[in-house]
Amino acid sequence: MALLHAGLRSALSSSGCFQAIGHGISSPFLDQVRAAATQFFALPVEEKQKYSREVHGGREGYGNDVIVSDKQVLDWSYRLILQVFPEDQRRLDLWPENPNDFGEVVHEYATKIKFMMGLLYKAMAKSLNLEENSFSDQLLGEQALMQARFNFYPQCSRADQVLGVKPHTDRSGITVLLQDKEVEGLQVLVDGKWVRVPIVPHAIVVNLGDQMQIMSNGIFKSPMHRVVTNPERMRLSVALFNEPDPETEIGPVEKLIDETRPRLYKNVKNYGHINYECYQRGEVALETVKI
Ligand SMILES: O=C(O)CCC(=O)C(=O)O
Ligand SMILES: [Fe+2]
Repeated sequence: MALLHAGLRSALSSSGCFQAIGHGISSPFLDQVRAAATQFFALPVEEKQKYSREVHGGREGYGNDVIVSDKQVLDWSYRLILQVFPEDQRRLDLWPENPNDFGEVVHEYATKIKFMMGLLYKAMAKSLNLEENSFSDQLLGEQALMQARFNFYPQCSRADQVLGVKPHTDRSGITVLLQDKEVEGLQVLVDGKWVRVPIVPHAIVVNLGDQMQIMSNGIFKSPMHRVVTNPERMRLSVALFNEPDPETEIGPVEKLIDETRPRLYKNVKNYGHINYECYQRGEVALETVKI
């Protein structure tokens, strides 16, 4: 266990991400999740438009990038965004009915991943010699949010010039990402260089988000990452983002603040909103909550 915690701490303080194996979720089930997403994106446009963000308003649903400025460079991707937890906040009118097991599969997958996130938060706390609930109490409480983002990247003839997703950090506590089984695309910035995240069979990518960087007082890193496009093949990924409910205040855990490591961040509520406002103004959200 000590070795595991040391490894976790070192991965999260350097690259901010790792690939989890031995997570207990079977490969056939992961394939079912990919298949549900693939089948949805393969539907005719008119069918997908029924779930369109533009038709229904708000940030959930199907569509491309939200356009916030004329200077914005758009991502080469289609997305379906759904709030999965808390369950009573689901906008079921936006949940695809086709394939007909879509809702069931997503519910089961998100439930399993939520459990895994709980274990991860505990292991992360222990790796820093903290009480095991130091992160999960705030990040994974009853009303914690879990958003699912299904990403579909069509093939792109100008792959050398066009990105599937622009460089960004996730606003979450942690993000769990199921990659395409055959087509790579995700890259993480490590020491100023873009490093590709390889496809590891059965593995799930765990990416630290800004809110864990804040809570760990900067010890853990929320990595800058991007997605490149592919000239020949489309790519699919399924990301689950966990964050606290907007009313819960988060901030650096007291035990991680001392003379050698002064408090780096203010306490904040609703970081998701701060992050979105910053994105619209072209600012880096984490910078604005620094002390
Ligand atoms: O498609 C991927 O591999 C990553 C997507 C991503 O970074 C995101 O949705 O925030
Ligand atoms: Fe991301």
